[in-house]
Amino acid sequence: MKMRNPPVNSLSLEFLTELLISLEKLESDKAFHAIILTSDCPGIFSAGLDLMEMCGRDPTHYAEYWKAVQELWLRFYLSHLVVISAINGVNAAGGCLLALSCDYRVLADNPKYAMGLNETLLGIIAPFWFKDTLVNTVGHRTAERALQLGLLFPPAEALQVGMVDKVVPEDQVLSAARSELAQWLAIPGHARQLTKSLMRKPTADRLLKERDADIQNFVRFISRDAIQKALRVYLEKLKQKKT
Ligand SMILES: CCCCC/C=C\CCCC/C=C/C(=O)SCCNC(=O)CCNC(=O)[C@H](O)C(C)(C)COP(=O)(O)OP(=O)(O)OC[C@H]1O[C@@H](n2cnc3c(N)ncnc32)[C@H](O)[C@@H]1OP(=O)(O)O
Repeated sequence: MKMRNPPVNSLSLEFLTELLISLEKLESDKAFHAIILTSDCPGIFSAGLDLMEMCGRDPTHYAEYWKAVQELWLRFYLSHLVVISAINGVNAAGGCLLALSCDYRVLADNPKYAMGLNETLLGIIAPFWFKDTLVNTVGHRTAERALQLGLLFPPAEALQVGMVDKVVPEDQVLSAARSELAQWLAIPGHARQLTKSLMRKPTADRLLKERDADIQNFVRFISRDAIQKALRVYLEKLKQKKT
């Protein structure tokens, strides 16, 4: 699955919906057993959630958007398919969450390709299920520091803290993902799938039980004047970079 939403693969409502439909199609076709998730945007895996969806819109839109973000995470996190990410670019916040929801992560060795949950740098907060997904991957202490400081880890550090499983030269990222896949596909499917569910269901259940409350929290939080202002300032900084 090659993500293509130029220029930065931001996860707009439309793009989230496309990803969800593609995933559902693959999951319902018995011929498919695995996905390699990668990007078609040079140097960028994903810039995360689309800030334009969270800025200057009305509460109904925020609720619709957040429901789609929840849906995509639940679907990826609990997918019965083997999902491996071949991370071939910088990967921020919501994009990093997608990669963390995969079963295995290969990252291209380029110092520009940092990844992490950098929400605090924008003046916003990673929701509890983003946090839980990171804790499940790197452990509590590393996650606490990474989340508070909004750290984006370059490849060597991402590997060292366990945010990714392998770092390879840029031209080998897809072949490395394919080689890894062979090991996962050699395991009897039902045993692997049930084990994945055993490991992940408690984390997913937390959101499933509180989905509506989580949407309401998001809408309340993102609608605040101070948060809207912080997001506008951040977007402005991104644009000013060019001048
Ligand atoms: C108490 C209860 C709490 C409940 C929860 C509440 C809160 C909210 C949780 C929300 C969780 C949020 C998750 C997220 O994912 S937020 C997004 C975080 N993403 C980032 O910080 C990345 C921002 N982007 C960049 O750093 C760079 O763009 C880059 C990815 C490194 C690529 O750099 P470069 O190649 O130089 O491209 P440009 O910066 O020039 O960008 C090209 C155009 O794309 C626009 N852009 C970039 N990122 C985004 C984005 N995420 N959304 C929308 N648009 C984006 C950028 O402005 C440029 O636009 P222009 O061409 O019109 O100038």
